[in-house]
Amino acid sequence: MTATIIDGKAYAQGLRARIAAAVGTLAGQGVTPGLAVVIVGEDPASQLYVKNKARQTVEVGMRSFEHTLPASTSEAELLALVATLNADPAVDGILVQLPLPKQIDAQKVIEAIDPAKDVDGFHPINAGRLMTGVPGLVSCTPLGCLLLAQSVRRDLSGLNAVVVGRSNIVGKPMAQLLIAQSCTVTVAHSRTRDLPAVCRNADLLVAAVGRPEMVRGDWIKPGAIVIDVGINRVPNPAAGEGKTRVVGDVAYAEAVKVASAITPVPGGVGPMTIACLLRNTLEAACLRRGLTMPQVDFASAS
Ligand SMILES: Nc1nc2c(c(=O)[nH]1)N[C@@H](CN(C=O)c1ccc(C(=O)N[C@@H](CCC(=O)O)C(=O)O)cc1)CN2
Repeated sequence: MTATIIDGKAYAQGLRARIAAAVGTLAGQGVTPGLAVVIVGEDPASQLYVKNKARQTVEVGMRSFEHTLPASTSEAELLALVATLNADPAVDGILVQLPLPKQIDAQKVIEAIDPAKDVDGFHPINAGRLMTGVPGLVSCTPLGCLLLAQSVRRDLSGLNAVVVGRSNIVGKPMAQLLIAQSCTVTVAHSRTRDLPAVCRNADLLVAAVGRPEMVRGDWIKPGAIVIDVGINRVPNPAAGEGKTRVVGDVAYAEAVKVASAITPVPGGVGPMTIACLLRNTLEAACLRRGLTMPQVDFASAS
């Protein structure tokens, strides 16, 4: 078997086009959603993601507010900026790029963001809403993973889903989203006994461990849907000294021969993270103003 390659880049592009159309509808009502992105420090990967977020925000017709703070920024200074953004009526969504420098408690910052502007869906209020089935802002990466899985199989109900990774940002919300789709969900992690055997039980496998190519081809049930969240930079000596390449948490060349469908890295889940962020910003802009969210078709695969 050779798996269908789930093209996250194309899906995200289509989704952004539909978001842009919805933003156009809102503009007719005099509303332009605004997204504030805060970056602290000079991590090159974070700088790239923030640059892409700002560009794509403007491309869909929203306002982008970028705040670049030095790596020496104190927790109090960052919290003060968050308070200013909470109070700014032009800002509908606030995202503080992670990771943060070690002098700053990320959880404290997440909890300082107004839940109505928490377009990352990381605030405990939004996480709790997801857990209890109440509408709220949902973390972008898990939402993107769900949309990609549904692009190859609309109805996931009854599937055995295994999520490898238990982070607050991906693993836990992913599990909640899949429970809401009536999957039978197992959350596996570094202490899980016989992880390969657990993974082999998965009709739908989501790998979010942050370990390059940890999930091998023989861990995968023939015909499974595989969603790879990992973005790991590894040395690429073939391209020259000091060069790197990006690989996922799944050994792609092996897995593609066993799965029925798989997301590549790059070009799978990553682009969906930003598209879902824009979708959340649109939703936050509507909810804050008591407006009906313009219809955005999330099910179209492109
Ligand atoms: N506040 C947040 N911080 C971080 C999040 C997040 O959702 N909210 N997620 C990641 C980084 N991230 C978005 O912020 C992100 C990661 C990767 C991609 C992406 O498109 N990746 C490309 C590959 C890019 C590369 O070569 O490095 C792909 O997969 O095709 C987009 C967004 C951590 N921080």
